[in-house]
Amino acid sequence: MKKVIIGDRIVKSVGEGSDKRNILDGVNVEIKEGEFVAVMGPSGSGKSTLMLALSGADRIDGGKVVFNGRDLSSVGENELADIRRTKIGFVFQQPTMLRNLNILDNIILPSIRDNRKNVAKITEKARALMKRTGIAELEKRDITQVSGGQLQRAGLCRALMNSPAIIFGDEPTGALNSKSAQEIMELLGEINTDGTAVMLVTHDAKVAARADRIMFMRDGTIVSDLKLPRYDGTNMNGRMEKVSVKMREVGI
Ligand SMILES: Nc1ncnc2c1ncn2[C@@H]1O[C@H](COP(=O)(O)OP(=O)(O)OP(=O)(O)O)[C@@H](O)[C@H]1O
Repeated sequence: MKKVIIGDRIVKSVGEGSDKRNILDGVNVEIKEGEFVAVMGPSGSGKSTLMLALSGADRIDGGKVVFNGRDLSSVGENELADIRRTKIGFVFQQPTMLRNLNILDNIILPSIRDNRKNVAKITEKARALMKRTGIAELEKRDITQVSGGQLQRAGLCRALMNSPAIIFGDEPTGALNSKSAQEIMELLGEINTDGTAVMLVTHDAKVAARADRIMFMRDGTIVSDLKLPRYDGTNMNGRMEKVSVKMREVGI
């Protein structure tokens, strides 16, 4: 299967002189088209840093990241920003949205910035996504007038506006109650089934258990990899048990 992202001996360092240290220390990663990958590891092990490196949001200090066949280190700032805007979706624990815009306008804003001519088409797509994620009736609401789960759905709509090849999520369910978290995971699962690769950073075994593969990090390296059968809606308890056993094994 085609690879969406290849990370080859990625090094990211911080600090200067004798304080310099590698927070990513030669990480190798491959994410295939349509794959669902989770990243787990203790706090400070480098999960978010890895996500930022793979998504081209952060420059790396060694190795390379290849996205859809393009080596990101050879890509200029403008093209890199373009790839991030049009090929990659992000969802974070708390979606950053503008307070003076309603939900619909927040969803369409990044796409309109790129393409002012097609506002009608962009709005149509946003409405279709809002319908799909169950927030169609909230388009005129202010971002302070919706629940955390509804706001996260809006964040998901915004991430999907450009039909990205991959969605990166950093604890996307971390601030939600368990029902909303489950609903967001179901939506991410559907999006993945439709062919979008998903990479989630999470501390939650239940979230990770939905993945095809879990990478376990420690001190800036991947120390273990757990493959699970493709999720078909069954045996969640068995999957979670496998994740928990592995977490204990790698000391999380
Ligand atoms: N800009 C920076 N300058 C210095 N140190 C940094 C910087 N960014 C991250 N770090 C350090 O790099 C390490 C990895 O951070 P990172 O946020 O990737 O960890 P994480 O596994 O995502 O943690 P958490 O689970 O707590 O979110 C940590 O020790 C962190 O303090």
